[in-house]
Amino acid sequence: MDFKRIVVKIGSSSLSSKNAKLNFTKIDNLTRQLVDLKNQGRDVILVSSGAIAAGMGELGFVKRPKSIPEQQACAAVGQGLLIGIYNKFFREYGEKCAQILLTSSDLENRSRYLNAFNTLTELLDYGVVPVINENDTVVTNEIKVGDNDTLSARVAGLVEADLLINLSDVEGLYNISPADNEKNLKLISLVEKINQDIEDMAGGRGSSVGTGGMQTKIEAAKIAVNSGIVMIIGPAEDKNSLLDLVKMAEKKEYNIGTTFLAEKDSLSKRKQWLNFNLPPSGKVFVDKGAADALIKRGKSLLPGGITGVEADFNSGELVLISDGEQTIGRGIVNYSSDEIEKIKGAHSEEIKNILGYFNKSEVIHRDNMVIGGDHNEY
Ligand SMILES: Nc1ncnc2c1ncn2[C@@H]1O[C@H](COP(=O)(O)OP(=O)(O)O)[C@@H](O)[C@H]1O
Ligand SMILES: N[C@@H](CCC(=O)OP(=O)(O)O)C(=O)O
Repeated sequence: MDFKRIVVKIGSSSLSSKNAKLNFTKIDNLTRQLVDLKNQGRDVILVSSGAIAAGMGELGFVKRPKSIPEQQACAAVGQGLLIGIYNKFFREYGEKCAQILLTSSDLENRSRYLNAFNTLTELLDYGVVPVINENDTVVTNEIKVGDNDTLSARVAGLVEADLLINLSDVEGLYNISPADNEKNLKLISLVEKINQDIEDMAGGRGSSVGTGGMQTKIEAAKIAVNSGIVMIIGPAEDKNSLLDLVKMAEKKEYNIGTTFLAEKDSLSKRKQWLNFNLPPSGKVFVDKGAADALIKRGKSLLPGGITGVEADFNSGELVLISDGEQTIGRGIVNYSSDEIEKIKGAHSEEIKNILGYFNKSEVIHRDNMVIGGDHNEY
């Protein structure tokens, strides 16, 4: 069996009807297939959207409300409803499920991240299916993961899954957004490397309840493949699509949905956490020699190669590393922005003289650094 631990993400549009009421047939169908996968001896974890959509139906909204408190009120009403229905269907198929609500800060904080891992693996050991959603009622826009596509990819890394399946209201990734030109749509079956061409194909959401559209699914795919996880975007609609997608991926036939192959030299789990879960608090600028040492020789960043800093940050925070023209990586600093301003350009042996104390020779140790990859600004 190639895929022992599978994270399945399902979008709001695939769980609700056009009037934002939950669609029980779809939820029943999903639950049945998850239990079948479990009965094949696999661990399954569900990341389910749909709280806001379900709450909209309950509170009488036809369109997604604009204000955050209204969306949060919908999520609070809808999440209870949603987990109640999952519970009912899982029990009908002889299984148990558990609700886990996560925020971005749960995943940023190293000890909470590891704690979430412990809880999830304990649940899996007990044969319980974790049903995860973002804790929408307590997060504001600034601190939200924001979409369950990227949340599911971060969760897949967290639980050390080998397959992530993203079920949506489309067949997979098309060459262009379906909103642009319905006639010339071509399904992309296999993506071996996510390049700019692939990113350019993705457009925004297609339904009134979805978040992020194909763009956030491509973001999720980047996280997954760089964490050594295969990701498939596939249709939720067909009765057995989830089972068929797993079978297809194990046969390596790639004739349904879009499969993104895992990178061979994926990041270690600690580097996944650092790269995909920690937001940057500032920037350090390095000279050409340091940039080469980091990129070509995998060295740590010493104060001698640093030319400046941007923004205020403390030691232990994540910063972007820039060569002045572009961001070349990111890492956790051993010194604050004020301290780096004082020691930049100096030899490591001079740190004690300059600061009056010594912490580490490296400003960023290579074990706490990821070179390349995606670099959101802070
Ligand atoms: N290149 C593309 N291929 C497929 N779908 C695309 C593409 N670009 C944009 N989309 C839109 O993305 C939507 C799926 O994302 P979204 O609405 O967020 O759904 P979900 O609720 O499943 O997350 C599709 O309905 C489609 O309209
Ligand atoms: N957490 C939100 C879902 C956010 C989201 O990403 O939605 P979707 O694009 O439908 O997967 C909710 O439960 O309504």
